[in-house]
Amino acid sequence: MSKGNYYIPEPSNEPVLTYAPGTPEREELKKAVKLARKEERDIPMYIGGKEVRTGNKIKMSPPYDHKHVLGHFHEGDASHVEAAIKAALDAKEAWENLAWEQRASIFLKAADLLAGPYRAKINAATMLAQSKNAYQAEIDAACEFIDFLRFNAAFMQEIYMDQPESSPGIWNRLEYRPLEGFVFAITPFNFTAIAGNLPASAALMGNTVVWKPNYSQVYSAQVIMEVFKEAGLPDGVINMIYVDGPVAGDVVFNHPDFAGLHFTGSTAVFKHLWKTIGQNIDKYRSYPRVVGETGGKDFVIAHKSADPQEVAAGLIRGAFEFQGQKCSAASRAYIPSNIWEAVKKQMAADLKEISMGSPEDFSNFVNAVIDKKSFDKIAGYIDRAKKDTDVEVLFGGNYDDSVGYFIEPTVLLAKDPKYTTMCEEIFGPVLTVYVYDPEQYEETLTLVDQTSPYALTGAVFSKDRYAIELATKKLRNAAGNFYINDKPTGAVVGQQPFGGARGSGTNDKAGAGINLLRWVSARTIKETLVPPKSYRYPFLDQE
Ligand SMILES: NC(=O)c1ccc[n+]([C@@H]2O[C@H](COP(=O)([O-])OP(=O)(O)OC[C@H]3O[C@@H](n4cnc5c(N)ncnc54)[C@H](O)[C@@H]3O)[C@@H](O)[C@H]2O)c1
Ligand SMILES: N[C@@H](CCC=O)C(=O)O
Repeated sequence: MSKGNYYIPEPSNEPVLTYAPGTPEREELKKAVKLARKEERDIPMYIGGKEVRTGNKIKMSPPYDHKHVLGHFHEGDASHVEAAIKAALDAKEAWENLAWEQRASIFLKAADLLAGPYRAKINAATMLAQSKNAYQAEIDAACEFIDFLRFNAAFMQEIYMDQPESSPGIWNRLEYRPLEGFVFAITPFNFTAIAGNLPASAALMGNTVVWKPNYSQVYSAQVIMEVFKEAGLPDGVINMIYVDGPVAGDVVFNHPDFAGLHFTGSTAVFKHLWKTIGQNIDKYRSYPRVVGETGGKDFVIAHKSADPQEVAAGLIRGAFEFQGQKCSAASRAYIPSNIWEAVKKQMAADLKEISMGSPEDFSNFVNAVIDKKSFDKIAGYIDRAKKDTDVEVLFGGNYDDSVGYFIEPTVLLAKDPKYTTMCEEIFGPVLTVYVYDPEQYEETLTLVDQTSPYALTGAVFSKDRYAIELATKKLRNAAGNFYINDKPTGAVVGQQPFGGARGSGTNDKAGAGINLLRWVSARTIKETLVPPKSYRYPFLDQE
């Protein structure tokens, strides 16, 4: 059959809907939330296209209303991990031989389903299960996820089009083969888009996948599987299992066909997985691709020339949107003393206005943190700060888990720039501020660079171009995503490829071609058009 050279439609970012009063999207989302709250979902695993129910049911509840039951999911064991691997390997040959435009079309259809008929459903699921307000759900579960799917299809095409030079008489080609074996995707609770993207990006490049979501995200993960199925994803290409991490890891990391890990989550877990893979290296057919985006201790540094209102707005949104549970969240700030009083005053006014509560009430900016374990960990940091003499609780500091896991947006003022909360990832609504001497800007940049093992995101606020240039240079390795006069969160696919280095991960930039390259193994093909018929060099014949 003759074919043309096909081109993926030029992607552009999905517009963010406002959910303002009176808009149709607000009404639709409210209805979807109400409906989801009423029905008790019974969520199976998906292995080889089959729904698998084990009877070992785990309860799902909204973090902001933990007595309410959203439904149950069926937990599996090692046998389900084995079954998921087998299903992925069985589906592999047909999937990797399917024409690339057919694979792309499935994921482009999934994007359109999310943009249209599934938008309210996936946003509602993300609000209920992960406790995001409507805006935070929209930028994640709808827009970022849609963008991942559409942009990745275009990046895949760019990769395939990247071909080598050919001298006269030969034709060189690069074939971007999927990895030999299966890919294991392990995803975090905090972004529905990341959960969907990690298995989908590897599958788009022709791999088959075993996907283990975080238990706190299973509720919205199931909607992702529904969308993929409706989009026509063949059985066995993505197999979703709910199995305890170490149990799943024990089967996967001992399997000879394990070909790649696509991980997002905490640094400690990733390091543990990397070590396990390293120890098992002789068991594998190939060197597995290990991609991990992990924790952060993201900074904001203001220069003495910065506008205090802009700094305060960047800090409030950067630190407290989604309760600080973004890997990119501003969690340590360095403010020069000449603008500190003005920044503090603005933050005090903003924090007074911010309301906290259920995301079902759209007027709440801050909602609950994900679960009891996280609540206790964050409360522990706040309690210690209340006692420690090196730090003062400036704003917030209260918490209450009687109805949901609510923690007030909290600002600590550290006397010691290396106080614990300036160094460790808390993953909650806690920002620590250190006030510095405005004449010590360069020394403070060194402090920023050397304070934490992470290097994910960071921001500088300044009106002085020399100060911006200095920060950009001195903090070159302190953040994989560096922002000038902006908060350090909210990267947009296709605009700010996302990822960090040092303790923050392998920096394989989600939402970029760099990431997709990790899911292929290129084969170089050289074809000589008219092969020589003699071994002799031409000059030998001239003697
Ligand atoms: N850099 C990024 O792009 C990025 C994005 C989102 C989240 N994060 C990070 O993720 C963390 C929050 O997410 P989380 O609480 O879901 O992280 P987590 O590390 O607790 O869990 C991540 C995933 O790993 C699984 N897991 C845990 N132990 C395992 C084991 N021994 N073997 C196999 N799997 C195991 C979990 O079940 C989950 O699916 C934060 O540290 C945050 O900074 C990073
Ligand atoms: N990409 C998101 C963060 C993802 C991590 O949690 C941002 O840029 O805020």
